[in-house]
Amino acid sequence: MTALPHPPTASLLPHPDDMADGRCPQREVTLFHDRPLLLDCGQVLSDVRVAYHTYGDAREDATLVLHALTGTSAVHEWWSEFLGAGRPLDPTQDYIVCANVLGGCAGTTSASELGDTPISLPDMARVGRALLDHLGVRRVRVIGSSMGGLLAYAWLLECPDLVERAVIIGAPARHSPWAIGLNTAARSAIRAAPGGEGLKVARQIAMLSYRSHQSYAQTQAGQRAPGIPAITSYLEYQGEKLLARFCEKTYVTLTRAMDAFQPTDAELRSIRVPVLAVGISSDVLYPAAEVREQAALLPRSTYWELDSIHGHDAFLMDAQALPDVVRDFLHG
Ligand SMILES: CC(=O)SCCNC(=O)CCNC(=O)[C@H](O)C(C)(C)COP(=O)(O)OP(=O)(O)OC[C@H]1O[C@@H](n2cnc3c(N)ncnc32)[C@H](O)[C@@H]1OP(=O)(O)O
Ligand SMILES: N[C@@H](CCO)C(=O)O
Repeated sequence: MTALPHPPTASLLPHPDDMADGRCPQREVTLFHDRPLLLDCGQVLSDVRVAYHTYGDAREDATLVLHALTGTSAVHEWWSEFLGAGRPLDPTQDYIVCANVLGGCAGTTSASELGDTPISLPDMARVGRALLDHLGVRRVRVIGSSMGGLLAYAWLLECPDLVERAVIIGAPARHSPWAIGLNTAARSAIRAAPGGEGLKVARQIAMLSYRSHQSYAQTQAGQRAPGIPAITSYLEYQGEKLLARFCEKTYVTLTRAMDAFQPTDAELRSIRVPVLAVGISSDVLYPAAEVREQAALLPRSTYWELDSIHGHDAFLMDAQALPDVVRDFLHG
């Protein structure tokens, strides 16, 4: 079921802080005020706050960006190679929307506010749909990477009437035992050491899956200080960095939602729109072969592989020709 919110509680009037490059500052709207959102778990949720960014002039067709697990709606902060004039996300030509996910910790109704209510990736898509309705968007091109790629599959299944094509980068259609296992270990760490230490360990586990043997051999060989391997201090630092900007409840809620998303082959075969699936040659979290094989179930999918030693995070740190490939697919 898709519940559409009427009326939203925020205004679409031009904002005094709109920036010259087409970027708007983060905005918030409260949706599902009159009609609550029916969650997959069977509970209903009213007054869902959604924090989002837009780039470019508002119009009825848009490109929707779906962020990764610890990403945010501030695309300009983490994907500058993809955003800008002449790039795949071009605010001079296109209306670009990115919302912080339900259950996140960047402004949208958070995991802490949800309490023990479990949420699903389709629930997140329904919230996103309500935001698009609020913004007056009727058709979208969807682009998602990592968790955002899994969420793109949820959009394709949940909102086939809205999505005209999709780009899915570094993501399978469903979590493997390996991916669920990594998340299980991360959640176990959080449960064993609540209050911050567990989240740091969770990030360390995740950072090992986001890069590769070769990547760390190149970037973290040797010692940081006498007796301290570089990789040890790197992982400790990454744990501290995540603790400073993220929330353990969100980590648990979002990883559970990712693990629970298990569309069947039949559902994947029902997806009718063109999809570009991008695998990353050295990705140990979501191996390229898995990305390719699952995307091949879609009747109109194209596969492209990013050849990088840097593993899963290559979409953020070693994109090479990927922006051109994505631009050609989205707008070609
Ligand atoms: C699609 C999405 O939504 S993704 C969302 C985007 N995600 C984010 O912005 C947050 C997540 N960030 C990341 O995943 C990473 O920062 C990336 C992939 C964006 C960039 O990776 P990298 O360029 O390798 O930088 P990374 O953050 O891994 O490491 C560099 C940092 O580690 C430090 N560092 C490097 N080696 C060591 C070491 N051996 N010991 C201690 N610190 C170290 C550097 O000084 C640097 O510190 P700084 O962040 O304070 O400047
Ligand atoms: N490194 C990114 C991708 C993880 O899938 C993040 O932290 O969100």
